[in-house]
Amino acid sequence: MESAAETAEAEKEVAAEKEVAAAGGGVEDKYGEDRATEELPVTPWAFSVASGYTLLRDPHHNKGLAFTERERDAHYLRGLLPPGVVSQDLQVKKIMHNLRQYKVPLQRYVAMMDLQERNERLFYKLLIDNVEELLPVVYTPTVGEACQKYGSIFRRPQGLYVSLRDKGKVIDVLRNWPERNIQVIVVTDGERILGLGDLGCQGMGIPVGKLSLYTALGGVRPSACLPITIDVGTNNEQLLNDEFYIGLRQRRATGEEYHELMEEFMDAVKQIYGEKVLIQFEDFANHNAFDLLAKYSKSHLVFNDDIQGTASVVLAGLLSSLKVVGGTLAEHTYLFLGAGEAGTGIAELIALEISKQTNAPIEECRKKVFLVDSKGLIVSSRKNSLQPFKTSWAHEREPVTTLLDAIKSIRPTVLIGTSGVGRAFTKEVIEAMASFNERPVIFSLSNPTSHSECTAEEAYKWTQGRAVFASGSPFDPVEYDGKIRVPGQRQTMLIFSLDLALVL
Ligand SMILES: NC(=O)C1=CN([C@@H]2O[C@H](COP(=O)(O)OP(=O)(O)OC[C@H]3O[C@@H](n4cnc5c(N)ncnc54)[C@H](OP(=O)(O)O)[C@@H]3O)[C@@H](O)[C@H]2O)C=CC1
Ligand SMILES: CC(=O)C(=O)O
Ligand SMILES: [Mg+2]
Repeated sequence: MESAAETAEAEKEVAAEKEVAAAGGGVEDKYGEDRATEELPVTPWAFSVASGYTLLRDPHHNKGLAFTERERDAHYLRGLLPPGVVSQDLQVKKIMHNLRQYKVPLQRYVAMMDLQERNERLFYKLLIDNVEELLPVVYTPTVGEACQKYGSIFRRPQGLYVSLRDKGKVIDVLRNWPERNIQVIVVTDGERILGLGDLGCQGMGIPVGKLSLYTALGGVRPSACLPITIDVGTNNEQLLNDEFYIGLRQRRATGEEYHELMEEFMDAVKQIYGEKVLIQFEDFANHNAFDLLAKYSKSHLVFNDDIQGTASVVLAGLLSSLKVVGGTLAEHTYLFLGAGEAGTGIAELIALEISKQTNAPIEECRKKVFLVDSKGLIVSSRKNSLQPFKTSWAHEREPVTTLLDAIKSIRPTVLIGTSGVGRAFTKEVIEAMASFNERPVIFSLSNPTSHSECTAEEAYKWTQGRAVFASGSPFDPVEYDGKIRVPGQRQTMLIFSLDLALVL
């Protein structure tokens, strides 16, 4: 029997350990995911409870050196760890120190992925505590390079791969995923990865990265998130000839073959995870993206981040910009370079909002918005050859082939880049915007950084510091004329976190 003094001593130890765990815990265990590491009775013979050696290799429950003395006893960890107990805060400090030693961004990415596969709690604590520094590592721009080199850096598989080979048994593939209580799926077919084009199966970095933002910024528990890549082949010759390529080595399936696989996948998702699972389409090429969204919004809870997420975040950015440049949404004129998912998605939401604010018919409101694609300004004389999602933007105007000429003829107050074409906002383009706007609004949204239509520095320098600038990938603050200007980042991740503040 324990004496009263021993009992009091044991209680003190439990309280102290709870304090250490709380202080170093960071991420609140709202969903009871941490239960394997709490003082619940552990049955070492039970198959489903990770303990001992297995627990240290279970990323969902592993805490590494942060396991307390009591946890080490309770979970058969004695001897499997060096004796030192290190708080989670100290673990974060050490890893940040190590990450900062890497000069190559991709090395940081690989180190972050290793951590996610080793100690998920620490990964999210690190990400949440150092969000500004680490977002460019787990997401754009570094994730773009990671996808390009995914075959070479691939260590442990992340997410779920559904390929053409699985036709007829997609449901069995989904059943192989260990979690059942899924709330969000981010799915890509890898055909338009950021502005980098077709990266086939290697696009997996995108759903994995986006879902880590769902958790870090939106608070969705990691086990409720499922990243999926649909592999229907790739038309990227370089990948097809790359010995390290990890996907199907064939050209992309199209038409019926493609849609049959998508249909089977969408049915299987609903069957296994129910009606309420959110399916986020990400980085599909526009010839599939609009159709998939239209088709499945009737039967599933779907969201296309590139069309809808971008539109919401950019509209929020524009509303914030108005506080600086003045006027209402309806009093501005908008010109886009790029008339795909992002461009037409944003354009439509601007028109809808103007219509809501002014009670004018949407067709009238669309006349405030102009789009340039790879063939020039979208005008009515091109109507017969336009893709369906562009036709409502075909205004009665003379054809114009270059962006500069479109700017001169339309005199927009807002210029938005959604073309995926790096440095398309040349000095002449930005100077033209600055020649008739006191505060030109310039959003250069294409990702990754190398595909941004201009840099923050260029936008400020070529407008003598007058531009109201935001980008898709982050840029460092710029000093111009003795003043520090902090560019905004218009990223759809802000939609997940519902943090729509524009930093000006
Ligand atoms: N910041 C953010 O949150 C987001 C950023 N993006 C970025 O936006 C970019 C575009 O994405 P998305 O809209 O989905 O892609 P799409 O492929 O759907 O659209 C690209 C558009 O750019 C046009 N384009 C291509 N080259 C040129 C050129 N040389 N001159 C003029 N127009 C050109 C295309 O013209 P055509 O139609 O004639 O082929 C097309 O209209 C990507 O870089 C992506 O990373 C996307 C979503 C969110
Ligand atoms: C941010 C994003 O979704 C994209 O660039 O595709
Ligand atoms: Mg995207």
